[in-house]
Amino acid sequence: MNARQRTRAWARRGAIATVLGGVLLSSLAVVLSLPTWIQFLPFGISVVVLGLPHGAVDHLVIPRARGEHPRWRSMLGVGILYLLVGGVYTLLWLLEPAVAFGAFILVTALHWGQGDVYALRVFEETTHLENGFNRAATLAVRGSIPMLVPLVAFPGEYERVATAIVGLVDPSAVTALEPAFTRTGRLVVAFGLGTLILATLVMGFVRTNGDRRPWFIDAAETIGLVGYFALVPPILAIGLYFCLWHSLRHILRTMLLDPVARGALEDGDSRRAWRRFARDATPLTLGGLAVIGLLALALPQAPGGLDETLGLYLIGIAVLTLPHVVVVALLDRIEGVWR
Ligand SMILES: CC1=C(/C=C/C(C)=C/C=C/C(C)=C/C=O)C(C)(C)CCC1
Ligand SMILES: [Fe+2]
Repeated sequence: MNARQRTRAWARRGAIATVLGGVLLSSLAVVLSLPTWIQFLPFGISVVVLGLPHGAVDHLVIPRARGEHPRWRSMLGVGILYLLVGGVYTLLWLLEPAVAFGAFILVTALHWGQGDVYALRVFEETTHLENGFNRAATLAVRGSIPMLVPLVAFPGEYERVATAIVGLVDPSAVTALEPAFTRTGRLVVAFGLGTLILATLVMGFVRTNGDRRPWFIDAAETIGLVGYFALVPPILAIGLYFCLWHSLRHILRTMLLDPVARGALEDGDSRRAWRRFARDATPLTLGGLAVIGLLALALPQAPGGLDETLGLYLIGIAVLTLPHVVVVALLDRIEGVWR
């Protein structure tokens, strides 16, 4: 197995672990009436494992994708990008939290869709995404599923978390989000998303070229994800997906870009590749934690309870994700994911 095939194997394991883990854990939680804090565990773990660390090598990936050694100049560039984009977005959170929340859902969808288009094209070597329109539709499908299926399936919980997030800044701003949680709102979302998914899969099938297997993988993942987010309560479902699906896939991508980690994968020594990643990601994972600490000080209210602590963490993730999306978009360009 070469390095790329190894990343594909890991990505597939992560996908299965996400769906099976979520379905098993949530069933077990009901059968054994486990306490609700269990649902917050994946997000808790994501602070140090997979989740936050997946973006903590952003300062290294662009030079590596260009076949260069990371130098101070490029790292400083990424630092300034984070400061500027993250800083402006923090201000938006403090001034217009409902708008910032809506933007967060949109950016998350864009970013998670962007990650899956890469995985499909590079790990799975799809032939049905050669066309730009198919790629854009697939991005929309893969990104919308984690953000919209929970809204349709678990509106109460979705609204509760949204309220906790926005309420950390301004409890009265929450009313702006209400239309999304009405019956009509959810019907429109369900119908729109269903149509988009069907049309995208059919368009993909028509474009398959020779081997149909990658298309079947795409379709199975898509349908699996819809079922997963429809059945598993959202905090657990999104937390697990964030770690074992999105972050894992991105980390595997960064391993392919790093000559040392890639060499280790090539030798079949995944453990060495993971050690190398952990070393690279540790300093700025701590940096990310510091950002969340500073954010806690900037908020008008200190978070109390699980929902509000998750809310603080999510605002932190939001602020760190926006510049991360820019880095990944640059990476996509360098690697020709959209060519
Ligand atoms: C947990 C949760 C929510 C939002 C999670 C989001 C938006 C996470 C984004 C994570 C990112 C961007 C990670 C970086 O890759 C909702 C939908 C508000 C309500 C249900 C519970
Ligand atoms: Fe990411």
